[in-house]
Amino acid sequence: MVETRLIDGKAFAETMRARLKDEVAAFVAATGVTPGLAVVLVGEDPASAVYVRNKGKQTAEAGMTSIEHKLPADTAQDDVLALVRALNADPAVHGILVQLPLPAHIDAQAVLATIDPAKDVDGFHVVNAGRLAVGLDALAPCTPLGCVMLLKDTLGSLAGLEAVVVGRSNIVGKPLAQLLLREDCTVTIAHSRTRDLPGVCRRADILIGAVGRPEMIRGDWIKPGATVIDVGINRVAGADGKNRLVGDVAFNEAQGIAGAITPVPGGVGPMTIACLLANTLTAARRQVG
Ligand SMILES: Nc1nc2c(c(=O)[nH]1)N[C@@H](CN(C=O)c1ccc(C(=O)N[C@@H](CCC(=O)O)C(=O)O)cc1)CN2
Ligand SMILES: [Mg+2]
Repeated sequence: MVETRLIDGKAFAETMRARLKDEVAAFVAATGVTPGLAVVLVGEDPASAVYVRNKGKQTAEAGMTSIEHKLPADTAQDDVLALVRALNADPAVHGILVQLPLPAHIDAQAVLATIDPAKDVDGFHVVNAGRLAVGLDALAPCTPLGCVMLLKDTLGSLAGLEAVVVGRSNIVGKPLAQLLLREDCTVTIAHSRTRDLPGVCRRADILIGAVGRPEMIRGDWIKPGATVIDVGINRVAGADGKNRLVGDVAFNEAQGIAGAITPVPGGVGPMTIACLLANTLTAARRQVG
């Protein structure tokens, strides 16, 4: 039985946002330019609306300009593309983010491909994905960046550690694997078709759940002492009939086995927006510098 340490992403993100606020103030004083982040929301997905509201609020709190574009769910793809092109051309906008998921009639890849890679603060454009993969400076996706920051804060150097990422999405699994490679981890990406998934997970010094399946990763899949990062945010009905949030890892079962674990909520989630603010300042520095 090991004592499982809780990784407090909420507190880490708060500290990071306070530091960013000072860095933004110094940038504004030095350049006379206020970094601007434009967020595009298409449709009325309630969770997306909350994330967009929080992004706007935290952008303003950090001393940057928040520009929100809320479009109806039936907006034509061409109109979304036209808005993105206008934001690309707007010198007051240093970062552009299109909230995902988009309504089904819109080709998300076409929209992401239209964002100027220099303003792509989500790091989803193929130019940024490619730059990350070949080891060039890139705007990297926010959730994976947040995971690596929490890991380095918990473990120090990650070099030589065996990392297993469960999930192969473009927004978390694949870029996270690239970032962990940069830290000299030995990286495995596992997924729904992986043979003996529990056995693969048991090899991990660092185990990351990013599949979007509530509590799929069980306690006995975790190597004793491993550091567990739970990216899942799943809404499930509780015994009282109310919805509650759970991760991709069976949190209670991990107690006494994992060396450290992120909770859901309060783990990786808050890091996503803190890293978005950091990417926006980075993008502004590159455009203004
Ligand atoms: N364009 C993007 N779309 C989406 C991204 C993204 O990074 N870029 N990620 C997710 C949603 N997301 C930000 O957009 C996000 C998700 C969760 C949180 C967060 O703070 N979660 C809290 C719980 C909040 C809740 O009650 O739902 C936590 O984990 O503590 C922030 C941002 C998909 N779309
Ligand atoms: Mg689609």
